Amino acid sequence: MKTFYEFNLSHPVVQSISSLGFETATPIQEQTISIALEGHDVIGQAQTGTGKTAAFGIPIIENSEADKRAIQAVVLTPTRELAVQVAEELNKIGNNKGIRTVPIYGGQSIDRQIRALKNKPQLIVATPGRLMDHMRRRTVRFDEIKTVVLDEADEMLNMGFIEDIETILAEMPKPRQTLLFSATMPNQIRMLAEKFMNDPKLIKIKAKEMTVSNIDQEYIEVQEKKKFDVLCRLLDIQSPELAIIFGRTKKRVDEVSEALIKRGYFAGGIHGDLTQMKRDQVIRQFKEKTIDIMVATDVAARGLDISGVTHVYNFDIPQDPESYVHRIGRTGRAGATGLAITFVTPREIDHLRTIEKLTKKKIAKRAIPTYQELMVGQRQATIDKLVHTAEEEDLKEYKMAAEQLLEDTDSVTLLSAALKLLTKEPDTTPVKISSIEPLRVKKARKQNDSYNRNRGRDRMRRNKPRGRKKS
Ligand SMILES: Nc1ncnc2c1ncn2[C@@H]1O[C@H](COP(=O)(O)OP(=O)(O)OP(=O)(O)O)[C@@H](O)[C@H]1O
Ligand SMILES: [Mg+2]
Repeated sequence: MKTFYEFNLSHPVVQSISSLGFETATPIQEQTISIALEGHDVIGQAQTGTGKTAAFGIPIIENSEADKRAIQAVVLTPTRELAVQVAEELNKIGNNKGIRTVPIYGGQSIDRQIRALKNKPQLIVATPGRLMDHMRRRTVRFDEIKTVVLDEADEMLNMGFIEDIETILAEMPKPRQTLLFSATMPNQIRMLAEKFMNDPKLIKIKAKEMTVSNIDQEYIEVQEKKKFDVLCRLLDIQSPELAIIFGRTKKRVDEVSEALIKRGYFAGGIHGDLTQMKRDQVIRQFKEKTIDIMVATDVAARGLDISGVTHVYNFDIPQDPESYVHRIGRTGRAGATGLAITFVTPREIDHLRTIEKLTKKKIAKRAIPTYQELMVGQRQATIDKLVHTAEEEDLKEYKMAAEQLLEDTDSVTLLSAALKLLTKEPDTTPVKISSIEPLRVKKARKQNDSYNRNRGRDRMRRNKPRGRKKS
């Protein structure tokens, strides 16, 4: 493993990296950084959560000049949240060197962005639709651009951004460097690379499996109607620190998050039909742990890097196996451990097998937790709380009452009563979750048939079935 001192990076960049707490480079970083620094085009593929952002971020920052007040690299990302997150990380890496990054995305006031662009940042991170807007208004200039990065390239194609991306790439100066990253690499990407890249070096981090080994993967066979109660049971038994629950549709996400709130959980939903303000709010609350459950559609959580996500629950099995890889990859990041549990209705078992085939990893079957297991879990949670309170809290005001109680009743009986009162009975508040159809087995499709591939899939701000999307 290489430390960041071994790349011959300039001092301010090494310093920023070390204040981020990174010591050794991850495999994708180790291979990408030197090759990208030499100016080569790179196609980078590595598992989720293994540091692809810094893999392209470090070389573009190293290759940028702080005293040149012009955009020197553009990073394209599929969603607004990702644009914000990637810009934050680039700002951290570029901080000491004086390299500034501005995120450019739909849903935010364009005037504010125009002002930010007038300040001449060296880097921008943009969603394709909004960048096109700025190009039309001539509020962004590309003449000094040396590098273009496509992050989550496969998802941008899935979302129908292909024409935008081609337009943007065609506007970029030549020669330039193009870096393309994704955790999965469908054929369409190879076609894009062929058209727009210059002798790209393929850096594929060889892993036996597509998913990182620190994520435990399980599935539960459960009928559609029972999913929600099983979910609540799991949440009560496992009390995840931070959990993301994936639903198939926006409506589903709304219903599940509302139902969870009704039953007393701290949950929030995120999908592409919510306002940007609402989406930002839910992500902020989740990061601050004011809520510990985020319910999301596929695209809403693409690439999101939130530390401390311990559990991923697939309330609905994902439409395609690649989504599975991305969904469960929201946990087990940067070497942490995580648990991913997928609900599969009896008619969807074939889809699970397709996922196993792609990831080359067996997903273990778990039984629906019984009422007994639930109560054991609940009791244990109560005991933990009680012991914690006994150790940590000031109990002076209660001691007199306790001593009086002990005069008439023995301590074991009293404590048992306290445990009984404190143990949460399963909440059976009625909730409404509309049933959805099981996934149908898809007929074999052409590799590059991106339209069929994505029909019915949730997309951020997808307004028209085809063509340009706002972003
Ligand atoms: N060298 C490193 N040492 C320690 N932590 C790192 C290192 N590089 C990156 N990280 C951290 O690992 C986490 C995941 O990184 P990142 O979001 O770049 O992953 P990714 O490969 O882009 O994942 P995804 O495929 O889900 O988009 C981040 O929190 C990042 O700060
Ligand atoms: Mg990423």
